[in-house]
Amino acid sequence: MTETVLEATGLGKRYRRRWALRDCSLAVPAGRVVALVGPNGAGKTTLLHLAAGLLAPTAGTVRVLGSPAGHERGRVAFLAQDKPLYETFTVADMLRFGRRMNPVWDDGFARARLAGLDIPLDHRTGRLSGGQQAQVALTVALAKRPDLLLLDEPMANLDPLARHEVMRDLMAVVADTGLTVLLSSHVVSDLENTCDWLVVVNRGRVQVSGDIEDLLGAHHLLSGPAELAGAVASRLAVVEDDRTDRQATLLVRATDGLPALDPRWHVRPVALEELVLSYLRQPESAALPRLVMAGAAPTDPVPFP
Ligand SMILES: Nc1ncnc2c1ncn2[C@@H]1O[C@H](COP(=O)(O)OP(=O)(O)OP(=O)(O)O)[C@@H](O)[C@H]1O
Repeated sequence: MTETVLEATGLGKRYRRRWALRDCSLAVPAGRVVALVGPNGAGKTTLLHLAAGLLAPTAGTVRVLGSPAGHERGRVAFLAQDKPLYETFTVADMLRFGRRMNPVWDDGFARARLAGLDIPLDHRTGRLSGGQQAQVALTVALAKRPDLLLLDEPMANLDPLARHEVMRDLMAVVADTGLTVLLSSHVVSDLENTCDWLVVVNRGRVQVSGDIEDLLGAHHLLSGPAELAGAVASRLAVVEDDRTDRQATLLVRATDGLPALDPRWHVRPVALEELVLSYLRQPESAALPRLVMAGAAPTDPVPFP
């Protein structure tokens, strides 16, 4: 049985008259590493805060580990965008603080991890490099031994090498423990080889949610004569249609496999970044599996075709 770790149904959050997140329905299975991507102001942080139980929904529900967010039976660790380190604390102080604040705390793990990263315990966190600060904050979050780890742009301000190291270390922990990770980022290429589930948020709406391999398998880029485009659009879901007078480039979604097409079409697979960018450029397009929540009717205004 696949346990659902995070389940949102019609979830929305409004600040005054403006919706930061609206009509969000998704379900993330356990053990996944979820890439939460979207442009600035899309609603990523809002979704993470709702999942962490730090914000109350204006509409709908969000359940985490089987209970309403904030009341879950398992453990959730949330690492905020501005790293929650006290700059005057030494690294050792941060560990002591973590031990005192958390009913479950794996001090041996934290110390071993920091030693492996050559991060001295007696240094003030404010004096560490951005990469080291990110690693300390991640260590504190992981030492809580969470079932779900929520990371809001953990790699912001890190150089490419440090980003790679943080992701590699995170993946090692995931492989060891099987925890579920939901991490937001602007940099899709950082997530390409590490995440296996994609959630795209755009203008407060969830546009895409699904297994990355399935999504890449279901999408294709077709290029060919513009006069053939209409026939394709009548048979397949066209996510993006980029046309000149003579040439058309279509990103199509064919969940049940690509049907036989006119041989003048050139077909190639799509890369993750291309897929994300296409959806972001086309806010009206969506790829959301039909969600069937426990005890509820199927809810999804925009199912897979
Ligand atoms: N406390 C708040 N009060 C009013 N509006 C807010 C508040 N927090 C967020 N918003 C608004 O909600 C929308 C979504 O913001 P959110 O921070 O969730 O986006 P984001 O995708 O995390 O953006 P970024 O990538 O820039 O961090 C934005 O329009 C933002 O201005």
